[in-house]
Amino acid sequence: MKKSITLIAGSEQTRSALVKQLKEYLSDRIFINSYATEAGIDEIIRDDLVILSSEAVKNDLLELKLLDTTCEIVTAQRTVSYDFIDKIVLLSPDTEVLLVNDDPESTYESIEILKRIGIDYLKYIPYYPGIKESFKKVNIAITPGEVDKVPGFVEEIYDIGTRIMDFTTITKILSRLDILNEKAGIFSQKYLEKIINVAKRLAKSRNEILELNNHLHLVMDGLNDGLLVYSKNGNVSVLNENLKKLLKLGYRKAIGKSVNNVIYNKNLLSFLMDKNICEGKIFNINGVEVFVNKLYLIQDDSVIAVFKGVKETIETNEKLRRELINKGFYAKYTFEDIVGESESIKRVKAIAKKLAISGLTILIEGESGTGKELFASAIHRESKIRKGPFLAVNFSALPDELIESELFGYEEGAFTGAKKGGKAGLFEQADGGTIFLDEIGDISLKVQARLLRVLQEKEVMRIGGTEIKPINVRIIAATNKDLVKMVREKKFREDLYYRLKMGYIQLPPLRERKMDISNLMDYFIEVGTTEDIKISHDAMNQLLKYDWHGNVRELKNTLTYMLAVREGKYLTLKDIPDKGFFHDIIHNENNGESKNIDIHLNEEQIYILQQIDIFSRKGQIVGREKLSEGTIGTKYEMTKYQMRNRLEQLEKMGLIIKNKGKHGTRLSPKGEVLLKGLMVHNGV
Ligand SMILES: Nc1ncnc2c1ncn2[C@@H]1O[C@H](COP(=O)(O)OP(=O)(O)OP(=O)(O)O)[C@@H](O)[C@H]1O
Repeated sequence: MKKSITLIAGSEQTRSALVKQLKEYLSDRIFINSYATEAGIDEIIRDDLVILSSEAVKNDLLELKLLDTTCEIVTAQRTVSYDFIDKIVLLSPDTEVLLVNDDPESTYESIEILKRIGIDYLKYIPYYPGIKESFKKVNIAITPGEVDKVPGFVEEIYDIGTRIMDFTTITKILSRLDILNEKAGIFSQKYLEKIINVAKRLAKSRNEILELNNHLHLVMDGLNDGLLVYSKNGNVSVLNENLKKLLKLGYRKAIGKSVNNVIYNKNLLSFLMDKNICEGKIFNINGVEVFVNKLYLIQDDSVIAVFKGVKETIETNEKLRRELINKGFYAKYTFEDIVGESESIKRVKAIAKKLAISGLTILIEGESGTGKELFASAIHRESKIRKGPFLAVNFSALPDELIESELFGYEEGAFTGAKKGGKAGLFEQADGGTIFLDEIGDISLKVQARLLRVLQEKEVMRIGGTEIKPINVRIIAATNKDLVKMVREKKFREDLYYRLKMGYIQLPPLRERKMDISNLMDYFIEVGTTEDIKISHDAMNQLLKYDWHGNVRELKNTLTYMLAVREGKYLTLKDIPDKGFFHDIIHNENNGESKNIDIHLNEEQIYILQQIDIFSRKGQIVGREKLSEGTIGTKYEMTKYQMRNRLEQLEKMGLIIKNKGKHGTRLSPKGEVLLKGLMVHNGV
């Protein structure tokens, strides 16, 4: 026999939605009657099964005595329809929305349902016709099919459709009609289908969003400008690649962080966070001058900061830097790269920083390897002309004629071999920057005179030229020689000495600040290897015993050696090089003989000294015959008579001791010191 059921809803809209839902699960064998109370009911409702859309409808019917309570009655539990759920799940967390329904109960119930099914991250504001309480006027509304009740100020309406009967209600109905078993399969399949469809739609929208996002990023990264978007409390939501480069953020995450975690420039920070500043400004960010503009997005209370032309500026800067690096015109080190916690180095650093800003000409004195070049570079980087070039010239490496032409340049035809069109000297090239004159004690009196002119007049004239060019170059000079002694001996011009020594820095030798050794070792390990290498106590104690006459450079060389020969992750005693490696041992053996032997040898003389050294070490007797034989086939080939002359010269210089007979010729202590020094300097 055909069964019959009756469904009663409050409104016509709900009635039709629930009938539609029932028809999905019930076959034609079941006849469905339906009513809406708003249209009025004039007969007592009785049927095989009566379904009421809500408790409110039930109460109405009972009050009007229109319900036969002896029949089977199911009062529906309602939920939101999955068909519309994806519309709202993409709203961002904390979005304020008006939840609009026809009366207070159904409004609060809808909010509860949405929260229960997981959409609990929105800020719901209840709204229904005739609401008495005050409510916030936001421009988004969600309504379960009550679009006509949404107030006029709302701009975006999400209609999630009339609430339908939930899973348990449908099961109850099927069971009361005795068709649950028969319909269970199709029922769960339909439910699943709906959920899968929602998931599919969500995945599609997610993909679309991701695509859009990628596209947006491409556009943002392709811009010439740097872009930063942040909320009024400083939370970053967009920071494009250009800006990342400018801020040197590397792989650090910026999105979601606070602005002050990505921008350290205090002026820029206060510019960004101060609502009262509207006009754009120029900032110097990591050495790059950039114009920054702000735009307020009133809609979502956030700010867009545009860093104008960043990409182009960074590219030009990088190109310039590359060119400078290629030419060696770039100051590599800053004060941060100068390691040392000893009082003496800290004091020198503090003075150097002050002198850096002063713009004065500076003379740096210090033994070889104490970091004179390092300081010169750091001073330049700290100075007001840090953006200008930094040129380092080492006089000890250049012959006198070359020094002149390199420093001051020359005009075409100034001398044989002079380039066509002439050449700008280093002073001209360093214009607007710093020139570092290393080993200033090595320049001839002639070059000293020319240099003095540059210092006094602040202008240069090329060799063979007539035109005088004004130049604006800061000079930092360095020496490991005793310039005062040289002035006394008339080897260095007194006027030049005082011109150079406007600012003065004396670098302490490493043996006077041994507490820095450990920090320096750690630093060199850190920059020298990516591995986690430690140094044993014994080894460190041993290293602290040395006098380090080659200073930091010698320490660095020693560490490089130890890293090369080490076996594990520990540098140990056995990794420390043999005595011969160290400068100080030579000094000790030499009984404190002059710390700098001022002798210049040619290649041939050095070769002879080396040969004598090699033979003596093997315990062989060295004479002029043996030495001349040894030169056969080398570029120093010479007869024994020629060799005798050379040996006589070396003897006069006090570098060898010539003995007759079984002792033969050997190096003097001075010769040994000189040779070892040369070998250490050449990295042998
Ligand atoms: N305090 C320091 N911290 C880190 N590295 C240092 C320090 N001092 C010196 N060095 C390193 O030691 C080496 C020698 O330094 P630098 O060339 O500046 O010495 P120098 O006094 O100019 O030597 P020379 O007189 O022989 O030219 C460099 O590799 C430098 O980087």
